[in-house]
Amino acid sequence: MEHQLRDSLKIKRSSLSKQSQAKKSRKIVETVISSDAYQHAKKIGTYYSVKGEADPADLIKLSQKEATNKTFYLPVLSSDKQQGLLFGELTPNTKFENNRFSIPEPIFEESDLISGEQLDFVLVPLLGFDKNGNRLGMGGGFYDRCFAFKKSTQNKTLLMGFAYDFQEIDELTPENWDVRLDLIATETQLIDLR
Ligand SMILES: Nc1nc2c(c(=O)[nH]1)N(C=O)[C@@H](CNc1ccc(C(=O)N[C@@H](CCC(=O)O)C(=O)O)cc1)CN2
Ligand SMILES: Nc1ncnc2c1ncn2[C@@H]1O[C@H](COP(=O)(O)OP(=O)(O)OP(=O)(O)O)[C@@H](O)[C@H]1O
Repeated sequence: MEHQLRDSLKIKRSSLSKQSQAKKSRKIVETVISSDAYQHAKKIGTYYSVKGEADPADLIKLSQKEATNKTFYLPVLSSDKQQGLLFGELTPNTKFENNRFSIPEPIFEESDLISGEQLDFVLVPLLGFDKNGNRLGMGGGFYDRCFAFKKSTQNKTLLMGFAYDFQEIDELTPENWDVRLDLIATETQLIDLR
């Protein structure tokens, strides 16, 4: 069931033209910028878009122009499976290397990476989402592991799904390890579940 849903969402996502991907992504970025959660955030996790994923890259361009005191971080697969992901700071000098899923990630010593808890705000890639903030991801459980602390502690890290409208699906049945999104940005809506 979930397997079929994942496959059909992957096909939809990757069959977008480059043009409509760029146009939609720009609108989603505008939604993100309009949110107070983003405005107040200093340390921001984002991701390197692949395979037709909605692309948050313009957010960095727009923010850097305004010389705001925001710092952006990209995910790096942790060598510790339980931890899932760590984050490395994005600077003009950052070098990249493809990880085992062929997603470019910044090259860092693991000791220079930070954990998800240290971020204020994170844009989360996804295949599908529902109105309750449940997320269908790539199936690696990376974000669930990295942000599992949100289930037990009061932490200010906010998770925002960055998604195309067509990725909204009927209610997903969450598993007990799933970490819910606090917010979702699409081309036409800002969903706030806090
Ligand atoms: N751009 C981006 N970066 C990201 C994620 C993401 O979804 N998008 N992740 C979100 O978690 C993490 C990587 N997770 C991933 C999990 C599975 C696959 C994947 O392609 N799986 C293959 C089959 C599995 C395999 O090769 O072992 C597939 O689905 O075909 C890719 C990324 C961290 N970085
Ligand atoms: N906190 C956790 N501790 C241990 N295992 C976990 C945890 N969270 C998720 N997992 C494991 O990860 C696997 C994948 O989970 P799931 O299908 O929810 O991933 P996903 O959210 O779609 O993936 P991703 O975050 O990588 O996009 C599950 O089989 C689950 O057992």
